Amino acid sequence: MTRAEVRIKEVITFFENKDTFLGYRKLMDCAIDTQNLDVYNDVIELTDWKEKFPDEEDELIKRSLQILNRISKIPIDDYNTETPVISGSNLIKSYGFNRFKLGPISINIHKGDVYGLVGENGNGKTTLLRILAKELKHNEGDLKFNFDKEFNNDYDLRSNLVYIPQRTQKWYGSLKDNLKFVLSNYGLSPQENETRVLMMIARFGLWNYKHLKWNELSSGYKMRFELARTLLRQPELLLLDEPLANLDVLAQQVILEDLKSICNSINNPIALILSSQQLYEVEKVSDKVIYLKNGLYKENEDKNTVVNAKSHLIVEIDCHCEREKLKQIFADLSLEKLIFNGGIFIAYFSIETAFPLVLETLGKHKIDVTYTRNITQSTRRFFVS
Ligand SMILES: Nc1ncnc2c1ncn2[C@@H]1O[C@H](COP(=O)(O)OP(=O)(O)OP(=O)(O)O)[C@@H](O)[C@H]1O
Repeated sequence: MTRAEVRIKEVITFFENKDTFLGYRKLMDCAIDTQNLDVYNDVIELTDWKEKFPDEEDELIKRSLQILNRISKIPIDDYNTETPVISGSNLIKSYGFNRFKLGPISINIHKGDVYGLVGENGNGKTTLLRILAKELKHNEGDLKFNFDKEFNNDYDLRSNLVYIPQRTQKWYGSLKDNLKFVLSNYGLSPQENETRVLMMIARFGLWNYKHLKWNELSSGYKMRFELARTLLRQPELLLLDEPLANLDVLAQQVILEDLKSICNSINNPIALILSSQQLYEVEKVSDKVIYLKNGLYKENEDKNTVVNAKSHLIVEIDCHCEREKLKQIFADLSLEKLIFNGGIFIAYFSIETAFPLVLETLGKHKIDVTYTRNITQSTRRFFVS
């Protein structure tokens, strides 16, 4: 089975389980991979219908499956992501004597992968993003780009690489007109411009907002607009500085899932680096997490790799309980340290202790737990003062 076939099968499963909201977004990703304007028009028409008849779920599923069937007949080439799109070696940036210094940092970024850039405030996330975006010159080290589309100068580079800063600029006119303007330099026919723009509007859930102006959109929708605008340019590398900052929890999850899915395109993958304070959300979708501490890359591991030399089981526990009581119930589980951090306990057990046993112990003693999480492999463990 090809990757495209696997993905279509997955989308069918979403519809079969009536997970229509997710299924429809994934259907649009399959459609975008075809780069076929007739398929785009089918999706656009269906999106318009779906917004007019939001309660007709069964009919929507039926029509979606028809489009999927059509998509399944279009061959999709698999892109080889082996060569990194950016390689940085021993990058150093200093803001002057006795000031903040970033690096040395060595990093390889591949298309199709999502990189979460995390760290406490002022540890160099924005500095690193700006260096990779060539917005800021590094003092030492080597930075190589390996894009499919040739670039001869920094202006050309801007079409391969897009950096969205924390604060985006105000724009004038309607959302849709602004998106059409982006494509106006690409020599497309007016019809193709319209189709590509509407497809992106549909993909980012902006259908009912397309005629609105900048000041009529919430921060979350402004971010969706920025992403739509960016992806119309089909960049090879996307650098996002705190894209989740103004989004509510649900919107954060949806945007992250969407970004991951879009970057994972089969024939047109994008490398994505995003900085964020939303640790868990970012870790969930990231293929790699880059944790910066005092300007240094603290860990260079795959998120599935065993980290922290596996010296402890580290558990975060939010509960209504005295520290002494917790120490007492965990005494048999080789508890080595119990820290109270920001209203939450962080318990360090010997690595032999199994997480389910911790859960079982909390349950057995009827501890009123609001929330608990095994953070042994999460960068969250570095954020304990
Ligand atoms: N232009 C500059 N001149 C001097 N120092 C700077 C400059 N820009 C950033 N810094 C310093 O570099 C350090 C890292 O800043 P940076 O913005 O990269 O961190 P960050 O991890 O993105 O922080 P935050 O999470 O607060 O956005 C900070 O101490 C900051 O004060």
